[in-house]
Amino acid sequence: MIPIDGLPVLTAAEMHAAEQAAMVGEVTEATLMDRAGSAIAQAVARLAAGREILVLCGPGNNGGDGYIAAAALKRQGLAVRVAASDAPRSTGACRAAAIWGGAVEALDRAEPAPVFVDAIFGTGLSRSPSDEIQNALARLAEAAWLRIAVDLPTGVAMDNGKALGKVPRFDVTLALGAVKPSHLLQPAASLMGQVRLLDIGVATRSHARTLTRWHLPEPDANSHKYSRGMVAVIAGSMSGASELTALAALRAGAGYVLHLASAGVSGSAAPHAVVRRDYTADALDEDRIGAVVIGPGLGRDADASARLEAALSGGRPLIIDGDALRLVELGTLAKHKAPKILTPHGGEFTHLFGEVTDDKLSATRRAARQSGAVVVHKGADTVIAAPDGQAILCPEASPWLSTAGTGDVLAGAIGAMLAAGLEPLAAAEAGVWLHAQAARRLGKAFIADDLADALSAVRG
Ligand SMILES: NC(=O)C1=CN([C@@H]2O[C@H](COP(=O)(O)OP(=O)(O)OC[C@H]3O[C@@H](n4cnc5c(N)ncnc54)[C@H](O)[C@@H]3O)[C@@H](O)[C@H]2O)[C@@H](O)CC1
Ligand SMILES: Nc1ncnc2c1ncn2[C@@H]1O[C@H](COP(=O)(O)OP(=O)(O)O)[C@@H](O)[C@H]1O
Ligand SMILES: [K+]
Repeated sequence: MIPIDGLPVLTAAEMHAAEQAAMVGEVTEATLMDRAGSAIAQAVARLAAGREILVLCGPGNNGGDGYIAAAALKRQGLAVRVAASDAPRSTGACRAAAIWGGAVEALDRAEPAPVFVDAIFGTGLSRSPSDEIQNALARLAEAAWLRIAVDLPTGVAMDNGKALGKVPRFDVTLALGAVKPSHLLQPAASLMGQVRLLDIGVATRSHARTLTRWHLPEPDANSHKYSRGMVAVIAGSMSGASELTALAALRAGAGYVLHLASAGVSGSAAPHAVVRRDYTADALDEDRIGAVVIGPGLGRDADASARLEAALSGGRPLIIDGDALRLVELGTLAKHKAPKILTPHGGEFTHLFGEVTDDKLSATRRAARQSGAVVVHKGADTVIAAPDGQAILCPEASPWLSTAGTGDVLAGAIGAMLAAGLEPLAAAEAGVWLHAQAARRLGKAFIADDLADALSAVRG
């Protein structure tokens, strides 16, 4: 059971191609199914800790994996029963059911067991499961002590995070061979419990992967405040938001943070480590500025537009967030040649790029290509994409992030990473990782100010 940080994420088409490529020489579909079945059995035996196990098997290869796993669990002397939604249909499932060879209960009459293993449908799901299957899943899941899904919970589509019908909540999902988009995309991701990968010897390559920490810049003996990274935050009508961004940039590790606000607006808030200057048209004429953040608390008036225009033509690496995402036009983004990162939440994304009609991964990739920017499409399933098609899917950090100002903190954290010299995609990933870790560490009912402060602690 492998933790999924930093692993490739494969769509249905990519997974199919990877499986085909793996089937050479002695390796057949049956080999892969045997590997999957025995890896599932090993994981289930460990998690069940001696409790009785009920495996629900479907008619296809997901069911085949279930039969092989049940046979292996039985050989280990564990108490295991099998129930089926249908007779086995695929060649793999027929062979696997024969290997099980034991009793098969009817789904609607199966008695619950403390450990419930769902091997009804996996990546082959093409429509909503029947009511009979949905009801049986709900009944058996409800009565179980531990719920384990094989590959994907039955009822979850593979690529778009959609639940086709009623899907119970699982405690553990065992992804076979590769992580798939629905393991991370909402609402499906919330139903999975812990997602763990089982290796079945299929080589996986993809331009998408899951979030991990590997790019946090560290100072060394030669570092000074400017080499650590100078971030300029352009403020507007609501300076509380931009103050949060400035604080977060410092706490994430920037060496120097400049808060640029209209005369009389800036200068009151802590901490003193933020350098406050009045915003002027030439405020960005400072070569040492490594990243400019514009948008948090900017407002949408004429001043805000002028500041955005100046930031776009200033040519410094840029993070465009909040109000600036409502003011910017996709056409004018191209004018800005330096690296840029857009950080829209769902509403801002729709405003700029239109409604997501397919799935969040594809839509974010398209947006990155269209804008020439790295796009951090925020939410409980944040997706980061670069114009070249690389993408990073992020597991849910904490639902307590749904409070005002946490996005301002994220913009500051990403600003610090960009100013430290990371490439835009790496800067976005590092900022999102830090932000998520800080949220997890804080637990419940934190506020955005706590989140900014906690960034220092999670740098550790
Ligand atoms: N292809 C391979 O090489 C491997 C596949 N493996 C397993 O195979 C699974 C995919 O197997 P399948 O492609 O057979 O698909 P599934 O076992 O997920 O689904 C079985 C079949 O049921 C039918 N079906 C789809 N939705 C339905 C619905 N709502 N109601 C009734 N019938 C429905 C479809 O014809 C589908 O092919 C993976 O999730 C994984 O568990 C593993 O054994 C490892 C190797
Ligand atoms: N339910 C949730 N679960 C996990 N993360 C969330 C959730 N809701 C919001 N977030 C995260 O919290 C932050 C909110 O950003 P945003 O919507 O811009 O807020 P604000 O503009 O108030 O700062 C983003 O990083 C987003 O990914
Ligand atoms: K399943």
